[in-house]
Amino acid sequence: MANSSEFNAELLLSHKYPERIFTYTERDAVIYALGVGACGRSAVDVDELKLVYHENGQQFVKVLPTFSALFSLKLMPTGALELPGLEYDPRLLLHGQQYIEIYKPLPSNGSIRNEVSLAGFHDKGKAAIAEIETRSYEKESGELLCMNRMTAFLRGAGGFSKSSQPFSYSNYPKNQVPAVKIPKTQPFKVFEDSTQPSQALLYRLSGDYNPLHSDPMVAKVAGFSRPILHGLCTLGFSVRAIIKCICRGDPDMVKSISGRFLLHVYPGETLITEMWLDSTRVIYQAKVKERNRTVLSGFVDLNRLASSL
Ligand SMILES: CCC/C=C/C(=O)SCCNC(=O)CCNC(=O)[C@H](O)C(C)(C)COP(=O)([O-])OP(=O)([O-])OC[C@H]1O[C@@H](n2cnc3c(N)ncnc32)[C@H](O)[C@@H]1OP(=O)([O-])[O-]
Repeated sequence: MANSSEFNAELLLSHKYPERIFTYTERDAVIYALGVGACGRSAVDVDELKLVYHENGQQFVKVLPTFSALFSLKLMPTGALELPGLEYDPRLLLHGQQYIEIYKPLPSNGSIRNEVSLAGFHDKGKAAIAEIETRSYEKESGELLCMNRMTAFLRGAGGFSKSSQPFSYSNYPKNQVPAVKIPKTQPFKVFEDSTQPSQALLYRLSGDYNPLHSDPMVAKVAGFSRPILHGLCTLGFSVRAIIKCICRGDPDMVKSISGRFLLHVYPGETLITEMWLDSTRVIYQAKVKERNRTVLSGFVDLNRLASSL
């Protein structure tokens, strides 16, 4: 547990993160789609072939909205997060939540300018929570494409507050917080998908090389029996399931995405995504079939509903 003398709030809150440029090609978008399981059940999947191939002569591949979470990857090249003013062990860092807003369909290639800032920081006693926001602009047009807010759960780094009131800072609206109430009714749709034992090894080629997902020794130090799946890979599987089952395969229908990682997933496990429709909001949760445990829950807001629903 961190102690209060090791924490410097002023240093942390005044820290300026440098702008980051993220450049990608269609090949990156396709490798990402394969990494989150696109066409994993069928290589001619009518809803997903467009994500990995120029189907029917289409000019560009379609890009999944969760691909935008990669734009800020350079922020943590080895899995550590720059948090001046706080001492913490990066090996104990877990991805806690992800919130995404999409303002324009993602292009199949491009150069993206990313403005990064600290959106929140909280003392939870046994852990600290850091929320990092990335606003991503198309470099050429200057247009705002999307916003990602990533929550890192820093195990063992809490308990640093100087007053009896736990330190808590955030600068965004409360309705963007991903805690959702899962309905008691039967889900509207359910989608089952297998991750492969090699899933994290494939997903990491999208640029997240944190050894927690590939190195057995690093995974052990972090408290796991073997390397675990990237949280964003699990989120990618669930959002892809929602696009398939509710958006009839059209990724451009997604307006915003929210997810909280509740438990780790081991590559090779089966993910069952359950979905409930509430107007244009899809509430979802993902379970690991083998352990019957919920690993992710959240919501996806859509621009509209598919006419055939
Ligand atoms: C980051 C980039 C690097 C990527 C790495 C990965 O992909 S790693 C792979 C992907 N990631 C994973 O595999 C991680 C999977 N998730 C887990 O293992 C666990 O959920 C946990 C260890 C994150 C927290 O469990 P726990 O039993 O220690 O927590 P608790 O229930 O006792 O609550 C304590 C406080 O924290 C709050 N809070 C709770 N959960 C979250 C959350 N997710 N998020 C945010 N906040 C959360 C909760 O509201 C409460 O605050 P309150 O209400 O008192 O003010």
